[in-house]
Amino acid sequence: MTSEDYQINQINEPSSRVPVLQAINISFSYENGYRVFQDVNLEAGEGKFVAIIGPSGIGKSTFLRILGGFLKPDSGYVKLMGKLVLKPIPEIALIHQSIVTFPWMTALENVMLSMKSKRIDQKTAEEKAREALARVGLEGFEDLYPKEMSGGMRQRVAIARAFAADPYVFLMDEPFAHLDELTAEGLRQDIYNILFSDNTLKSVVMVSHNLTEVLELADDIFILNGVPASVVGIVHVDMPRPRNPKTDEFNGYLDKLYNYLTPPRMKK
Ligand SMILES: Nc1ncnc2c1ncn2[C@@H]1O[C@H](COP(=O)(O)OP(=O)(O)OP(=O)(O)O)[C@@H](O)[C@H]1O
Repeated sequence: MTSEDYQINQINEPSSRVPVLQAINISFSYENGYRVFQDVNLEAGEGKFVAIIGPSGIGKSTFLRILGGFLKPDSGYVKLMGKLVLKPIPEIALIHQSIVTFPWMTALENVMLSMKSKRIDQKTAEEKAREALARVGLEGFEDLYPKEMSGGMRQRVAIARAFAADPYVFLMDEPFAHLDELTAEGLRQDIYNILFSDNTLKSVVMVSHNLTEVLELADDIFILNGVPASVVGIVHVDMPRPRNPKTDEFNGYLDKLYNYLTPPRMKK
């Protein structure tokens, strides 16, 4: 581990600032007894794009669901700005791997859906939805139905829908996985600016198996490995954006991530 990495145990040390999202000593087993995590710690600071990587099946999606309050850990807890997260809350938005838009609704109606449970009048809801669509680059496309949109546009609608609920944190599970490579590249180039274009969104946690994508986007990368999984490394990425994957520096980071991932580590 080099000076660019955090020491894993530093995450438990007292800090004067409260992190936006924090997972503390999370252990979790599925009902069938399969123990997925042992004492996992993760921290997402203000303005930070955090990525979680790890071998296939290690528990990345499961961890994101724990962070969002959708699954309850056996021990440990999740905190949003110092407060316990005990169930799904509007302040934490989960964007799924598969792009979820309702085919019978326009882009605008799909986004307005996220405000249905809030007591917002129709006019304000529509204004907010239009703003959210503009933020993701879909101004002028409000009346299109999903079948009239590309996969990339549909994913932008899903992101706009999450924005319209005014969350503090986005949890994104492989957000580019179901897009063709060109579309994924376009969205990848835009996403950082879309997410942090104003300071309403405080942190992003993304799960991905694509190490290049992770290095293009993330400030901090948490590497899960082992059975049960724990955090085997935290890499802080100190490269200006936009990042060029064709540089030696970028490749140096890639090598570092590969070293943490291979071979998958087994715990006794
Ligand atoms: N409902 C469930 N009951 C029991 N085991 C489960 C359940 N859901 C997932 N698992 C198991 O838990 C482990 C972690 O799954 P998870 O989907 O979180 O991994 P992942 O790292 O996101 O995988 P991938 O990279 O392939 O998407 C896997 O071994 C999976 O088979």
